[in-house]
Amino acid sequence: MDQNHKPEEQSDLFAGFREPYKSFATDAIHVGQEPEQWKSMAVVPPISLSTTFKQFGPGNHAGYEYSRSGNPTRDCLEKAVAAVDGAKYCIAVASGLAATVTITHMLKVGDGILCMDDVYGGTNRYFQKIASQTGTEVSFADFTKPELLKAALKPNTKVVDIKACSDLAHEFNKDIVVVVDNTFMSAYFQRPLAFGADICMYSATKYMNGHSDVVMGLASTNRDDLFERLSFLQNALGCVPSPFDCFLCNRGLKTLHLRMECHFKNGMAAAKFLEADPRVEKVIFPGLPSHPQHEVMKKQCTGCPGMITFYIKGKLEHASAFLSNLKLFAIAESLGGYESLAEHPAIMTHASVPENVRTALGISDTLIRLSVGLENEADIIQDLEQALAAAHPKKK
Ligand SMILES: Cc1ncc(COP(=O)(O)O)c(C=O)c1O
Ligand SMILES: N[C@@H](CC[Se]C[C@H](N)C(=O)O)C(=O)O
Repeated sequence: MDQNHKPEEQSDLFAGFREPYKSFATDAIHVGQEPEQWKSMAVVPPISLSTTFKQFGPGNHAGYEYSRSGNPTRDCLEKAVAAVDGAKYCIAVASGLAATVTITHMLKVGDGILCMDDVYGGTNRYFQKIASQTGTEVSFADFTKPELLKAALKPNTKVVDIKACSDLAHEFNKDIVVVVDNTFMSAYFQRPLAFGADICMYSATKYMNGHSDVVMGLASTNRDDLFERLSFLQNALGCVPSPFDCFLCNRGLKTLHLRMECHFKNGMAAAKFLEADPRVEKVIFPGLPSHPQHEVMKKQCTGCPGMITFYIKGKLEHASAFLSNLKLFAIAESLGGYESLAEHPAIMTHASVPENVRTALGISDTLIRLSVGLENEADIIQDLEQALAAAHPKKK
């Protein structure tokens, strides 16, 4: 944590949130990493680049046959992620979207997906432009209001996308597979499987790896039947990550708990600063009491990540001026890395969402998204302050 961070402030920050999951850090650091599994007794899992593995005789092998089907470095990562998700199993795939695609391949023609309306733009694009063209019925609803979810459930609904609705979905039909995209929360702040979800998936490109140097997806489950199908699809579709990326993500996971706590601290400081600023119209940060799901978050999560959206006063030109004048924050897509990033969702990450849907979701010209990183808190605030001043210069 920040050197200037006092323990009392730390406990205030987490007041009312769930307790961290027991032995989270120990599991992230040790599960699946046992040196005894290697002849060399390597403490850090080696990067196993071999694409193929020698067999004692045809079909008689030491657990690996071909690297798409199974890889020792990937195994280490999958075991560690399963442990931090409170899951029995995990599969690693080539990207977050590959995780969505792989999960969607569990469906048959005619099955339905009911998805949270406010999802990542690329998930919306995949469901609307690809999955719905190949025989899957896709609809969207606002799951923050359970009555809207209930009204939208259909007999053919097989996949929904939010944890808070697991009970409702399973009551409607126990065969519905509830999938939570836990990318923004990370395993440290939210364990969807503990709340009844069937699959917890990630774009590991974000917080789980946390260093903005790997594109990867993960999906965890406790259900034997779902794991059997997912691992079949992992091999049969072939969207696998490279061993080198598995090594990096496995390494990133070891500091997830430390990173998330600092993201929360810095995010809260930035959100409070923005909320008090007259040049800002509105701040959306679930760690603040002003957020409509603040109480739900405290009940279900162990903390809040560093993702903030806010509306700057004015028009597109003010949002553009703010973004162009940032010095510490880079204008870039993506999130969850150690470095602070800022972006304009309507022009960047959510450009693929149809304009009328963007308008309905409030993704307007003045909406700005921040991924608050791990830099010093004072430097982050100073950068926001000077960029707001540049966007709204004082009249002389
Ligand atoms: C919430 C969320 N889910 C899924 C994805 C897709 O992940 P990836 O870029 O790793 O394919 C992203 C970002 O791209 C995301 O932000
Ligand atoms: N999930 C990331 C990635 C953003 Se969009 C990437 C690309 N332009 C696309 O359209 O697929 C985020 O920043 O939210």
